[in-house]
Amino acid sequence: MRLDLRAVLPERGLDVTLEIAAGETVALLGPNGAGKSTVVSLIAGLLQPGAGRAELGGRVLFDVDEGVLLPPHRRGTALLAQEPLLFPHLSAEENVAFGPRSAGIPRREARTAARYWLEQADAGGLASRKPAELSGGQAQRVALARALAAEPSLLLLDEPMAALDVHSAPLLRRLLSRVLVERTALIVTHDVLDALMLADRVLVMQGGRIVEGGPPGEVLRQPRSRFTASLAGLNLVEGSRSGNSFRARGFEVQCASAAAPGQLLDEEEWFAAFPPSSVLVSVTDPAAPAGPAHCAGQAHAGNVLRVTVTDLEPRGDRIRVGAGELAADISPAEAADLALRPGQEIFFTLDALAMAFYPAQTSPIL
Ligand SMILES: Nc1ncnc2c1ncn2[C@@H]1O[C@H](COP(=O)(O)OP(=O)(O)OP(=O)(O)O)[C@@H](O)[C@H]1O
Repeated sequence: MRLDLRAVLPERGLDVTLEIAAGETVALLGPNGAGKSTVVSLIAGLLQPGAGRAELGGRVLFDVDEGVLLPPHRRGTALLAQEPLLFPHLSAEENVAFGPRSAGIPRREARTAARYWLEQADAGGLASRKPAELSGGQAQRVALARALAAEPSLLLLDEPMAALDVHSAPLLRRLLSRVLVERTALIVTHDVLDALMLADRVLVMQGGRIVEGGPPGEVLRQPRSRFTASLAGLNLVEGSRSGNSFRARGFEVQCASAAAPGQLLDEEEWFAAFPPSSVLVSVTDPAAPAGPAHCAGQAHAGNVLRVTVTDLEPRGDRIRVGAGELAADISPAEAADLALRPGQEIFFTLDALAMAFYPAQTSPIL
Protein backbone atom coordinates (compact mmCIF):
# COMPACT_ATOMS: atom_id res chain seq x y z
CA MET A 1 0.00 0.00 0.00
CA ARG A 2 1.06 3.56 -0.60
CA LEU A 3 3.18 5.38 1.99
CA ASP A 4 3.27 9.16 2.36
CA LEU A 5 5.75 10.36 4.94
CA ARG A 6 6.99 13.66 6.21
CA ALA A 7 9.05 13.40 9.36
CA VAL A 8 11.25 15.80 11.28
CA LEU A 9 13.46 14.75 14.15
CA PRO A 10 15.57 17.77 15.14
CA GLU A 11 17.78 15.92 17.65
CA ARG A 12 19.06 13.77 14.79
CA GLY A 13 19.06 16.57 12.21
CA LEU A 14 16.46 14.69 10.18
CA ASP A 15 13.91 16.26 7.85
CA VAL A 16 12.54 13.87 5.27
CA THR A 17 9.65 13.73 2.84
CA LEU A 18 9.13 10.53 0.91
CA GLU A 19 6.48 8.61 -0.91
CA ILE A 20 6.37 4.97 -1.87
CA ALA A 21 3.75 3.91 -4.38
CA ALA A 22 1.72 0.75 -3.77
CA GLY A 23 3.75 -2.21 -4.98
CA GLU A 24 6.96 -0.20 -5.29
CA THR A 25 10.31 -1.13 -3.75
CA VAL A 26 12.45 1.85 -2.84
CA ALA A 27 16.10 1.53 -1.84
CA LEU A 28 17.40 4.05 0.67
CA LEU A 29 21.11 4.64 0.23
CA GLY A 30 23.51 7.00 1.92
CA PRO A 31 26.71 7.27 3.89
CA ASN A 32 27.00 6.21 7.54
CA GLY A 33 24.98 8.39 9.85
CA ALA A 34 22.84 9.84 7.02
CA GLY A 35 19.64 8.91 8.85
CA LYS A 36 18.48 5.82 6.92
CA SER A 37 17.80 3.63 9.97
CA THR A 38 16.15 6.57 11.69
CA VAL A 39 13.64 6.82 8.83
CA VAL A 40 12.90 3.10 9.16
CA SER A 41 12.45 3.43 12.93
CA LEU A 42 10.08 6.36 12.49
CA ILE A 43 7.93 4.39 10.04
CA ALA A 44 7.99 1.24 12.19
CA GLY A 45 7.00 3.23 15.27
CA LEU A 46 10.22 2.61 17.18
CA LEU A 47 10.94 6.34 17.29
CA GLN A 48 8.66 9.28 17.78
CA PRO A 49 9.00 12.20 15.32
CA GLY A 50 9.23 15.80 16.48
CA ALA A 51 6.96 16.91 13.65
CA GLY A 52 5.30 15.40 10.61
CA ARG A 53 2.68 13.00 9.42
CA ALA A 54 2.69 9.56 7.85
CA GLU A 55 -0.04 7.63 6.18
CA LEU A 56 0.11 4.05 4.94
CA GLY A 57 -2.72 2.91 2.68
CA GLY A 58 -5.08 5.47 4.21
CA ARG A 59 -4.13 4.60 7.81
CA VAL A 60 -2.48 7.46 9.70
CA LEU A 61 0.67 6.11 11.35
CA PHE A 62 1.42 9.38 13.07
CA ASP A 63 0.32 12.96 12.89
CA VAL A 64 2.18 15.10 15.37
CA ASP A 65 -0.18 18.08 15.01
CA GLU A 66 -3.20 15.86 15.64
CA GLY A 67 -1.51 13.93 18.44
CA VAL A 68 -1.83 10.59 16.59
CA LEU A 69 0.89 7.97 17.17
CA LEU A 70 0.01 4.38 16.33
CA PRO A 71 1.93 1.72 18.27
CA PRO A 72 4.26 -0.46 16.15
CA HIS A 73 1.99 -3.52 16.09
CA ARG A 74 -0.93 -1.54 14.63
CA ARG A 75 0.98 0.07 11.78
CA GLY A 76 0.79 -2.70 9.20
CA THR A 77 4.56 -2.70 8.83
CA ALA A 78 7.05 -5.52 9.36
CA LEU A 79 10.77 -5.06 9.81
CA LEU A 80 13.58 -7.33 8.71
CA ALA A 81 16.76 -6.00 10.27
CA GLN A 82 20.43 -6.91 9.98
CA GLU A 83 20.12 -9.52 12.74
CA PRO A 84 17.27 -12.06 12.58
CA LEU A 85 16.34 -11.56 16.28
CA LEU A 86 14.43 -14.86 16.53
CA PHE A 87 13.12 -16.12 19.88
CA PRO A 88 15.81 -18.64 20.86
CA HIS A 89 13.47 -21.02 22.73
CA LEU A 90 10.99 -21.36 19.83
CA SER A 91 11.37 -23.44 16.67
CA ALA A 92 11.51 -21.69 13.29
CA GLU A 93 7.85 -22.54 12.73
CA GLU A 94 6.83 -21.24 16.15
CA ASN A 95 8.81 -18.07 15.55
CA VAL A 96 6.93 -17.46 12.30
CA ALA A 97 3.58 -18.42 13.83
CA PHE A 98 4.14 -16.06 16.77
CA GLY A 99 2.89 -12.97 14.93
CA PRO A 100 -0.33 -14.52 13.58
CA ARG A 101 -0.96 -16.10 17.02
CA SER A 102 -0.54 -12.70 18.72
CA ALA A 103 -3.02 -11.28 16.21
CA GLY A 104 -5.58 -13.78 17.51
CA ILE A 105 -5.36 -16.40 14.75
CA PRO A 106 -6.09 -19.93 16.04
CA ARG A 107 -3.07 -22.19 16.61
CA ARG A 108 -3.71 -24.60 13.73
CA GLU A 109 -4.26 -21.79 11.22
CA ALA A 110 -1.21 -19.90 12.45
CA ARG A 111 0.91 -23.05 11.98
CA THR A 112 -0.39 -23.53 8.46
CA ALA A 113 0.39 -19.89 7.70
CA ALA A 114 3.86 -20.28 9.21
CA ARG A 115 4.60 -23.31 7.01
CA TYR A 116 3.39 -21.42 3.95
CA TRP A 117 5.62 -18.42 4.64
CA LEU A 118 8.61 -20.62 5.49
CA GLU A 119 8.17 -22.24 2.08
CA GLN A 120 7.96 -18.81 0.45
CA ALA A 121 11.25 -17.89 2.12
CA ASP A 122 12.98 -21.13 0.97
CA ALA A 123 13.03 -22.27 4.61
CA GLY A 124 10.40 -25.01 4.51
CA GLY A 125 12.89 -27.64 5.63
CA LEU A 126 13.90 -25.67 8.72
CA ALA A 127 10.49 -25.58 10.45
CA SER A 128 11.44 -27.70 13.45
CA ARG A 129 14.89 -26.22 14.05
CA LYS A 130 15.70 -23.88 16.90
CA PRO A 131 17.57 -20.64 16.03
CA ALA A 132 20.80 -22.04 17.54
CA GLU A 133 20.68 -24.79 14.91
CA LEU A 134 20.44 -22.36 12.00
CA SER A 135 23.22 -20.70 9.99
CA GLY A 136 23.13 -16.92 9.64
CA GLY A 137 21.57 -17.15 6.19
CA GLN A 138 18.98 -19.72 7.31
CA ALA A 139 18.03 -17.65 10.35
CA GLN A 140 17.60 -14.59 8.15
CA ARG A 141 15.30 -16.55 5.81
CA VAL A 142 13.20 -17.57 8.82
CA ALA A 143 13.14 -13.93 9.94
CA LEU A 144 11.95 -12.99 6.45
CA ALA A 145 9.19 -15.60 6.69
CA ARG A 146 8.20 -14.13 10.05
CA ALA A 147 8.05 -10.63 8.55
CA LEU A 148 5.97 -11.85 5.59
CA ALA A 149 3.61 -13.80 7.86
CA ALA A 150 2.46 -10.49 9.32
CA GLU A 151 1.19 -9.75 5.77
CA PRO A 152 2.42 -6.18 6.13
CA SER A 153 1.20 -3.29 4.01
CA LEU A 154 4.81 -2.12 3.97
CA LEU A 155 7.87 -4.32 4.38
CA LEU A 156 10.85 -2.55 5.93
CA LEU A 157 14.30 -4.03 5.35
CA ASP A 158 17.21 -2.46 7.21
CA GLU A 159 20.42 -3.81 5.69
CA PRO A 160 19.10 -7.39 5.65
CA MET A 161 22.22 -8.76 3.95
CA ALA A 162 24.80 -6.85 5.99
CA ALA A 163 25.50 -9.55 8.58
CA LEU A 164 25.59 -12.43 6.07
CA ASP A 165 28.67 -14.06 4.60
CA VAL A 166 29.57 -13.88 0.93
CA HIS A 167 27.70 -17.12 0.15
CA SER A 168 24.48 -16.40 2.04
CA ALA A 169 24.05 -12.78 0.94
CA PRO A 170 23.53 -13.53 -2.79
CA LEU A 171 21.03 -16.29 -1.89
CA LEU A 172 18.96 -13.93 0.26
CA ARG A 173 19.22 -11.20 -2.39
CA ARG A 174 17.86 -13.59 -5.01
CA LEU A 175 15.07 -14.64 -2.66
CA LEU A 176 14.21 -11.00 -1.97
CA SER A 177 14.13 -10.17 -5.67
CA ARG A 178 11.34 -12.75 -5.96
CA VAL A 179 9.53 -11.85 -2.75
CA LEU A 180 9.55 -8.09 -3.35
CA VAL A 181 7.77 -8.22 -6.70
CA GLU A 182 4.54 -6.22 -6.37
CA ARG A 183 5.24 -5.64 -2.67
CA THR A 184 5.50 -2.20 -1.12
CA ALA A 185 8.91 -2.12 0.51
CA LEU A 186 11.66 0.15 1.73
CA ILE A 187 15.14 -1.33 1.83
CA VAL A 188 18.07 0.37 3.52
CA THR A 189 21.30 -0.77 1.96
CA HIS A 190 24.95 0.08 1.35
CA ASP A 191 25.16 -2.21 -1.63
CA VAL A 192 24.66 -0.90 -5.13
CA LEU A 193 23.70 -4.41 -6.21
CA ASP A 194 20.63 -4.26 -3.93
CA ALA A 195 19.56 -1.05 -5.62
CA LEU A 196 20.02 -2.63 -9.05
CA MET A 197 18.44 -6.00 -8.29
CA LEU A 198 15.70 -5.11 -5.83
CA ALA A 199 14.61 -1.51 -6.21
CA ASP A 200 12.28 0.22 -8.61
CA ARG A 201 13.62 3.54 -7.36
CA VAL A 202 16.48 4.72 -5.20
CA LEU A 203 16.66 7.61 -2.77
CA VAL A 204 19.98 8.90 -1.50
CA MET A 205 20.16 10.43 1.97
CA GLN A 206 22.84 12.70 3.26
CA GLY A 207 22.88 14.62 6.53
CA GLY A 208 19.27 13.76 7.37
CA ARG A 209 17.90 14.88 3.99
CA ILE A 210 17.02 13.10 0.77
CA VAL A 211 19.36 14.61 -1.79
CA GLU A 212 18.92 12.46 -4.89
CA GLY A 213 16.36 10.09 -6.26
CA GLY A 214 15.15 8.30 -9.34
CA PRO A 215 15.32 4.98 -11.15
CA PRO A 216 18.54 3.12 -10.17
CA GLY A 217 20.09 3.34 -13.64
CA GLU A 218 19.48 7.07 -13.89
CA VAL A 219 20.85 7.90 -10.45
CA LEU A 220 23.93 5.76 -11.08
CA ARG A 221 24.53 7.21 -14.54
CA GLN A 222 24.14 10.79 -13.37
CA PRO A 223 25.26 10.90 -9.73
CA ARG A 224 24.91 14.21 -7.92
CA SER A 225 26.94 13.48 -4.83
CA ARG A 226 30.36 12.02 -4.21
CA PHE A 227 28.71 9.19 -2.30
CA THR A 228 26.57 8.16 -5.27
CA ALA A 229 29.46 8.65 -7.69
CA SER A 230 31.60 6.27 -5.67
CA LEU A 231 28.75 3.73 -5.60
CA ALA A 232 28.48 4.07 -9.36
CA GLY A 233 32.26 3.78 -9.75
CA LEU A 234 32.50 7.15 -11.48
CA ASN A 235 34.57 10.29 -11.13
CA LEU A 236 32.36 13.29 -10.44
CA VAL A 237 33.48 16.83 -11.15
CA GLU A 238 31.53 20.00 -10.53
CA GLY A 239 31.95 22.86 -12.94
CA SER A 240 30.17 25.20 -15.28
CA ARG A 241 29.13 24.97 -18.86
CA SER A 242 29.41 27.56 -21.53
CA GLY A 243 28.41 26.56 -25.04
CA ASN A 244 30.24 23.35 -25.79
CA SER A 245 32.81 23.81 -23.13
CA PHE A 246 32.73 22.40 -19.62
CA ARG A 247 35.04 24.18 -17.23
CA ALA A 248 36.06 22.83 -13.85
CA ARG A 249 38.92 23.53 -11.47
CA GLY A 250 42.11 22.67 -13.30
CA PHE A 251 40.68 21.74 -16.66
CA GLU A 252 38.36 22.53 -19.48
CA VAL A 253 37.01 20.07 -21.99
CA GLN A 254 35.63 20.90 -25.36
CA CYS A 255 33.95 18.38 -27.48
CA ALA A 256 31.68 17.86 -30.40
CA SER A 257 28.17 19.02 -29.53
CA ALA A 258 26.98 15.42 -29.81
CA ALA A 259 28.89 14.63 -26.62
CA ALA A 260 27.15 17.31 -24.58
CA PRO A 261 23.50 18.13 -24.26
CA GLY A 262 22.58 21.30 -26.11
CA GLN A 263 19.87 23.89 -25.56
CA LEU A 264 20.68 24.30 -21.92
CA LEU A 265 21.60 27.45 -20.13
CA ASP A 266 25.23 28.38 -19.85
CA GLU A 267 26.98 29.23 -16.62
CA GLU A 268 24.76 27.07 -14.49
CA GLU A 269 26.37 24.59 -12.16
CA TRP A 270 27.05 21.40 -14.04
CA PHE A 271 28.45 18.00 -13.31
CA ALA A 272 30.68 15.82 -15.43
CA ALA A 273 30.82 12.11 -14.60
CA PHE A 274 33.27 9.71 -16.20
CA PRO A 275 34.68 6.27 -15.51
CA PRO A 276 38.22 5.92 -14.13
CA SER A 277 38.93 3.56 -17.05
CA SER A 278 38.55 6.47 -19.48
CA VAL A 279 41.40 8.45 -17.89
CA LEU A 280 44.85 8.16 -19.47
CA VAL A 281 47.78 8.30 -17.08
CA SER A 282 51.24 9.59 -17.94
CA VAL A 283 54.29 10.78 -16.05
CA THR A 284 55.19 13.47 -18.58
CA ASP A 285 52.89 16.19 -19.88
CA PRO A 286 51.24 14.69 -22.96
CA ALA A 287 49.74 17.98 -24.12
CA ALA A 288 50.90 18.96 -27.56
CA PRO A 289 50.19 22.35 -29.11
CA ALA A 290 46.72 22.07 -30.48
CA GLY A 291 44.47 24.07 -32.72
CA PRO A 292 41.19 25.50 -31.54
CA ALA A 293 39.16 22.41 -32.42
CA HIS A 294 39.84 19.77 -29.85
CA CYS A 295 39.07 16.15 -30.31
CA ALA A 296 38.09 14.01 -27.41
CA GLY A 297 40.52 11.25 -26.59
CA GLN A 298 43.52 13.35 -27.55
CA ALA A 299 45.63 15.27 -25.14
CA HIS A 300 45.66 19.03 -25.34
CA ALA A 301 46.37 21.74 -22.82
CA GLY A 302 42.72 21.85 -21.74
CA ASN A 303 41.96 18.25 -20.91
CA VAL A 304 45.26 17.38 -19.24
CA LEU A 305 45.30 17.68 -15.49
CA ARG A 306 48.42 17.77 -13.36
CA VAL A 307 47.63 15.67 -10.30
CA THR A 308 49.41 14.08 -7.35
CA VAL A 309 49.06 10.37 -6.71
CA THR A 310 47.40 9.87 -3.33
CA ASP A 311 46.97 6.11 -3.37
CA LEU A 312 47.23 2.98 -5.46
CA GLU A 313 45.02 -0.03 -4.95
CA PRO A 314 44.12 -3.18 -6.85
CA ARG A 315 40.64 -3.24 -8.43
CA GLY A 316 39.96 -6.60 -10.02
CA ASP A 317 42.49 -6.88 -12.84
CA ARG A 318 43.23 -3.14 -12.84
CA ILE A 319 45.18 -0.79 -10.62
CA ARG A 320 43.23 2.20 -9.33
CA VAL A 321 45.34 5.34 -9.29
CA GLY A 322 43.81 7.76 -6.80
CA ALA A 323 44.60 11.46 -7.09
CA GLY A 324 42.56 13.36 -4.54
CA GLU A 325 38.95 13.08 -5.60
CA LEU A 326 39.78 11.71 -9.05
CA ALA A 327 40.75 8.20 -10.04
CA ALA A 328 42.12 6.40 -13.07
CA ASP A 329 42.21 2.67 -13.71
CA ILE A 330 45.22 1.27 -15.52
CA SER A 331 46.61 -2.18 -16.17
CA PRO A 332 49.24 -3.65 -13.82
CA ALA A 333 51.72 -3.55 -16.72
CA GLU A 334 51.11 0.17 -17.25
CA ALA A 335 51.45 0.76 -13.52
CA ALA A 336 54.78 -1.08 -13.58
CA ASP A 337 56.03 0.90 -16.60
CA LEU A 338 55.03 4.19 -15.01
CA ALA A 339 56.55 3.18 -11.63
CA LEU A 340 53.88 5.14 -9.79
CA ARG A 341 54.10 5.92 -6.09
CA PRO A 342 52.07 8.11 -3.72
CA GLY A 343 53.19 11.73 -3.72
CA GLN A 344 54.34 11.59 -7.34
CA GLU A 345 53.16 14.28 -9.78
CA ILE A 346 51.56 12.78 -12.86
CA PHE A 347 49.12 13.74 -15.62
CA PHE A 348 45.54 12.61 -16.18
CA THR A 349 44.21 13.05 -19.70
CA LEU A 350 40.43 13.19 -19.74
CA ASP A 351 38.32 11.93 -22.61
CA ALA A 352 35.34 14.20 -23.20
CA LEU A 353 33.56 11.50 -25.19
CA ALA A 354 33.50 9.29 -22.10
CA MET A 355 31.95 12.03 -20.00
CA ALA A 356 28.31 12.56 -19.14
CA PHE A 357 27.44 16.23 -18.63
CA TYR A 358 24.32 17.29 -16.73
CA PRO A 359 23.03 20.12 -14.59
CA ALA A 360 23.85 19.91 -10.88
CA GLN A 361 20.31 20.77 -9.92
CA THR A 362 18.58 17.74 -8.46
CA SER A 363 15.69 16.32 -10.37
CA PRO A 364 12.45 17.60 -8.82
CA ILE A 365 10.99 14.10 -8.65
CA LEU A 366 12.53 12.17 -5.80
N1 LIG B 1 20.13 5.77 19.44
C1 LIG B 1 20.54 6.96 19.01
N2 LIG B 1 20.55 8.01 19.85
C2 LIG B 1 20.95 9.22 19.42
N3 LIG B 1 21.38 9.48 18.17
C3 LIG B 1 21.40 8.48 17.32
C4 LIG B 1 20.98 7.16 17.67
N4 LIG B 1 21.11 6.36 16.61
C5 LIG B 1 21.58 7.14 15.62
N5 LIG B 1 21.75 8.41 16.03
C6 LIG B 1 22.25 9.54 15.23
O1 LIG B 1 21.27 9.85 14.23
C7 LIG B 1 21.88 10.14 12.99
C8 LIG B 1 21.36 9.19 11.92
O2 LIG B 1 21.74 7.85 12.27
P1 LIG B 1 21.20 6.57 11.51
O3 LIG B 1 21.60 5.36 12.29
O4 LIG B 1 19.78 6.75 11.18
O5 LIG B 1 22.06 6.66 10.17
P2 LIG B 1 22.22 5.56 9.02
O6 LIG B 1 22.14 6.30 7.74
O7 LIG B 1 21.26 4.44 9.23
O8 LIG B 1 23.71 5.11 9.27
P3 LIG B 1 24.43 3.67 9.04
O9 LIG B 1 24.56 3.51 7.56
O10 LIG B 1 25.74 3.86 9.70
O11 LIG B 1 23.57 2.63 9.69
C9 LIG B 1 23.37 10.04 13.21
O12 LIG B 1 23.85 11.33 13.44
C10 LIG B 1 23.50 9.19 14.46
O13 LIG B 1 24.64 9.53 15.17
